[in-house]
Amino acid sequence: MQKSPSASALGPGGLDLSQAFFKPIPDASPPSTSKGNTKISVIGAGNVGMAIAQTILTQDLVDELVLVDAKPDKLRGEMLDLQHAAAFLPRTKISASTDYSITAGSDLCIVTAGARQIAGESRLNLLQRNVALFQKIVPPLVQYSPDTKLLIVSNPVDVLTYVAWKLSGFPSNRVIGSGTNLDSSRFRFLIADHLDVNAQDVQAYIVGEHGDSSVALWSSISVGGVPILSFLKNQQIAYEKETLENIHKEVIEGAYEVIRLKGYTSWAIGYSVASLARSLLRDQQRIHPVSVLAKGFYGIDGDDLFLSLPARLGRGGVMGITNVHLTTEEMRRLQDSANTILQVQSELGI
Ligand SMILES: NC(=O)C1=CN([C@@H]2O[C@H](COP(=O)(O)OP(=O)(O)OC[C@H]3O[C@@H](n4cnc5c(N)ncnc54)[C@H](O)[C@@H]3O)[C@@H](O)[C@H]2O)C=CC1
Ligand SMILES: CC(=O)C(=O)O
Repeated sequence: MQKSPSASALGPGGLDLSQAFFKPIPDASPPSTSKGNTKISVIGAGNVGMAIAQTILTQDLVDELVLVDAKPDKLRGEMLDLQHAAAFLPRTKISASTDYSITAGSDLCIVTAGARQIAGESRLNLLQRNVALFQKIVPPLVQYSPDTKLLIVSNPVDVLTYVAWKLSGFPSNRVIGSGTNLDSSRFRFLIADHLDVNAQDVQAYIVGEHGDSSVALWSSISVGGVPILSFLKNQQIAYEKETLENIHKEVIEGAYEVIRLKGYTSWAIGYSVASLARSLLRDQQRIHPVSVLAKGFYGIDGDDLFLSLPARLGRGGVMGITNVHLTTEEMRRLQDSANTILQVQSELGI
């Protein structure tokens, strides 16, 4: 029987508000109806892969967690170390192998394998090394889990998400990059710190490239439901544009600083990706800024490219892109960010 739209989805005059709020994904495949055991495979058991694995375990997100890495001893060591925590964790089957057949039937494959930046190095510099790895990693994931969703974390994440999409042949709603979900968390932390409020009450998005050309959407920031820029204007509180730019600069510099201090970033990306896994596997329909096929949204036309936009995530993957109002300047910066990604992508020859 055809399901009628819920009353709450209908606005005045029978308008379907959900349709107005989100633009649909053109090539979306229907969500898997499987409600059985949930299985996540994490490819790459390094700093990032293990931070993600441990956050997923503590948050009780899956029945089965699989680790894959190219280094068998390191992999077995990490698996045993997590298994030895069984008495303190929700029951989860943890296994590991260098053989991709272990990933068969995964609901979600999270790819973190690959080279990482050294201090001062840009994410975009990692491209050629990590594309070569993806050519070995993506085909077996697709072979063993043809219905899975791919969640890419390795850098440069936007271009590698495009590479994974091309290599997989999946519809774009099932290929997602962790994108600026992490940058937005850094942004929310800094704004919360300035205002002395809880970061969870700050609604703020960074979009575009996960990297130096990212775009802060100042015009849509709200704290506890109060739109910040119009509040400052209404209260005639003067603020320097430079102050805002400095907060965004601090977001961009944040990763470089952590890498300079401890060699890599791990905890925040672990929580960021676990939040995405929850929305995807538990069908939360939450809105996250993640790397998606951007063609056709926000005036980005022409070539296929992935960059972060606020996207609604559920069991089917990307369910729609939010229609946030962008100022002319934000639109221009988003286009510049898209051009930065396209320039790097043009070197790929894929
Ligand atoms: N998107 C984001 O927000 C973030 C992305 N990253 C990126 O995540 C990636 C991983 O970073 P880390 O974990 O710190 O590096 P890491 O060096 O600690 O770990 C990388 C792992 O990949 C494994 N690996 C290499 N080739 C493989 C293959 N063919 N198959 C399976 N595993 C393979 C290595 O053995 C190693 O264990 C980097 O590209 C880094 O830039 C890191 C933080 C945030
Ligand atoms: C390394 C990286 O991409 C980050 O922490 O943002």
